[in-house]
Amino acid sequence: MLLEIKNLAVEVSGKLVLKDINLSIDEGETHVLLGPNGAGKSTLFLTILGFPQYKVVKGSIIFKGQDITDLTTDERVKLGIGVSFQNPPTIRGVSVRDLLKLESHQEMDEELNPRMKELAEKLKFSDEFLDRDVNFGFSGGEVKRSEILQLLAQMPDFTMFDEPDSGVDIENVELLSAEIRTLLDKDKKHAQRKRSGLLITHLGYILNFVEADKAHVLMDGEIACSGNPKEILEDIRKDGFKGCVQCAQCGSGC
Ligand SMILES: Nc1ncnc2c1ncn2[C@@H]1O[C@H](COP(=O)(O)OP(=O)(O)OP(=O)(O)O)[C@@H](O)[C@H]1O
Repeated sequence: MLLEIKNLAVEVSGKLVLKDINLSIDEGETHVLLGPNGAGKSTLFLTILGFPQYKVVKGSIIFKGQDITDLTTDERVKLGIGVSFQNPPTIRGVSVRDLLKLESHQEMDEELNPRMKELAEKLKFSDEFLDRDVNFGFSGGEVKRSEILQLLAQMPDFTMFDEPDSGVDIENVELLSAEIRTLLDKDKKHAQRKRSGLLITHLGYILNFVEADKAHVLMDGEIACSGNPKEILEDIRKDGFKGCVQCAQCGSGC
């Protein structure tokens, strides 16, 4: 198992946001996290990434067989965990180009390597754009494309995507999806996939381009049900999230 979350409870600013999360993601698998606003989806991501304000009060996070619950964010990133944020911070004084060099382990005085140059062009970033401060004055679509470009520099073994399709036009969703597929080894045969991921989506539009193996519905800090992504989305479209509460209360037989 690549990632195992066991009985995880998390407090943020003294509030218990995640209550008892159990989740396992195998090598080569892509899972989806669904759930109403405020259920705790982003909190789960930031806890996996090890942000200090997300306090684990119970349970553990195991990655590649190692207990990472007490590791720093930096240590987790080095182990191969990456994230594309919903609203990433602006970094004044640091250009996209410099951040890409840092993430792809290049020296600052070197030219950006040809692979990254090619990827930047593919994601529609001009040479001048790469000299802009990270996320400063970027449009919504530019922020999302820049997040994916940075992940391509890192090529993490496990990547979390927080609503990669929100606020993105159809052409950009297609462009981003192609690179998300690369990050998740989607263009390889199932048995040959090594990279894994967890995607937050509200409307499920991205799943038309990036297929997922399993979906989980997070409700009020707990996973209410798990199963086939298309079926679960269809159920939510028909009955809303209340159907997931019933599913959690009496199992799939009700
Ligand atoms: N730093 C914080 N301080 C106080 N409360 C917080 C903090 N971060 C998250 N919360 C609370 O935790 C709950 C879960 O928030 P979270 O952002 O994880 O939900 P979400 O499922 O990602 O929601 P959405 O779908 O709206 O993005 C919310 O009630 C939120 O207000």
